Amino acid sequence: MYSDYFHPLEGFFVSENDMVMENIVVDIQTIKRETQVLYHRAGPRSEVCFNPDDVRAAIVTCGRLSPGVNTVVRELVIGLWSQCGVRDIRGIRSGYRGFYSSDPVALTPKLVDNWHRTGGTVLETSRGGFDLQKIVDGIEANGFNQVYIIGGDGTMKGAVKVFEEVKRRRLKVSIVGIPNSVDNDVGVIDRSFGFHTAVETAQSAINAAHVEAESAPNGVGLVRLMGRTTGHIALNSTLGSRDVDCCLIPENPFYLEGEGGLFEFLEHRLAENGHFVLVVAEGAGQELIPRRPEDKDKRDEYGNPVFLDVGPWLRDELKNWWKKHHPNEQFTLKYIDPTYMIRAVPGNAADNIYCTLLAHSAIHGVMAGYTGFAAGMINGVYAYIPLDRVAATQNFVDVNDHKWAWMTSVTNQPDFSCLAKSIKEE
Ligand SMILES: Nc1ncnc2c1ncn2[C@@H]1O[C@H](COP(=O)(O)OP(=O)(O)OP(=O)(O)O)[C@@H](O)[C@H]1O
Ligand SMILES: O=P(O)(O)OC[C@H]1O[C@](O)(CO)[C@@H](O)[C@@H]1O
Repeated sequence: MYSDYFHPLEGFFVSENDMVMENIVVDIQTIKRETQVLYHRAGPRSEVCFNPDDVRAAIVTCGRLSPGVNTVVRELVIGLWSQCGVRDIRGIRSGYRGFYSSDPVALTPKLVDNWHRTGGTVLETSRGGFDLQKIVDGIEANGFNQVYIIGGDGTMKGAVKVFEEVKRRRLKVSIVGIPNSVDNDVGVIDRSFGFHTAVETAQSAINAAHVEAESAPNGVGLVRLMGRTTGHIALNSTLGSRDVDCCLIPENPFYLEGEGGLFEFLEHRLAENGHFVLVVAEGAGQELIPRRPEDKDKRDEYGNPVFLDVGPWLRDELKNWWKKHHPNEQFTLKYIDPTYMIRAVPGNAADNIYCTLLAHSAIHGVMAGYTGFAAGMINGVYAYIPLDRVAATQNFVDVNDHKWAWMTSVTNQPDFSCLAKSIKEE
């Protein structure tokens, strides 16, 4: 128990760790080693900081959804309450703007008991609304001294700014991030929670595509999966399924026509097997889809690039190509886009365990007096990582590593290397 101890936050980091935190700057590998050190150092110190009677904790969910968000909130509440004896825990509604636009909700173990069974976020989330001064004013006005922030890379960037502002105002408030992204695109950490659930849920879409494709002469099943900048869901879903003939992701540019292209491979596979299952991540092929010049650098209201829908485009390209080259042969293409069905589900067992451990890891770090860190797993170790390091990096699929090689050996798909070569030469 964290009882009978004085208030911890004399500084922002406890002195012996200041040095360690300051030294973590070089590269991800260094971070990986150093953060493990940090974690182990935090262990023995975790009984010396917050007095539970002094804690007023806030929990907020920002950015897009991910399976398991509610589990993290539930476990934060139950962990703080049952393990640490904290009784003042508040939920912030609708993301960052909730710090200044609505009253916090009192959270108790009884209230959150069933939350892990629900997809989405009970606390609600919204994008935008990041008004730094108003947010920190809200933290101050409510007397929060522990703030748990759950969200993706944008959320973590916001958390860094909140942390800096809290520090500037010399407030004794711990800021901790728990990164999530269904796409698994948050850098440094081994994986984001919700990702395994997404991969598992995608299996039913791939199975359906396979059944439909197998049940028709020259049948094609096309599944579009999430992943704007990274293809982790598509890659892992392909590996998990084994029924996929080709997987297209943003990190591996592809082309349609000519030798070594997608159409040639499709033709070959249909002749060989009579059916073809294609998985495409939504960020793949963006450079191939016709786009008006004025739309080229278009950004949404949050500054993200606007993506064109690769699914219907690819469906039409495949159909038109077949019609042109095989006018008298049957062809059936079924297109499946399970996007929100994959994201809007509760975490599966593996993710729920992960969410629980992340929440507890965050609590232990905060109760021990750490701040400005994210809780995440690195090389299988639960670590405390400086927030700005997590916010500054992205996790892409490495097409030179064994997982990609394994996938291409399972599917035997083209490596589109002519294109890769010509891009390199440019
Ligand atoms: N650079 C930034 N600085 C401060 N706040 C930011 C920044 N980027 C995003 N935010 C804020 O963080 C919140 C969530 O960000 P965003 O909408 O980009 O989602 P996310 O957390 O990246 O999740 P996902 O990757 O699933 O979309 C928004 O309220 C946004 O205002
Ligand atoms: O339609 P929304 O809510 O903007 O979310 C779509 C995006 O969210 C993500 O799933 C990330 O959470 C992306 O893969 C996808 O592009």
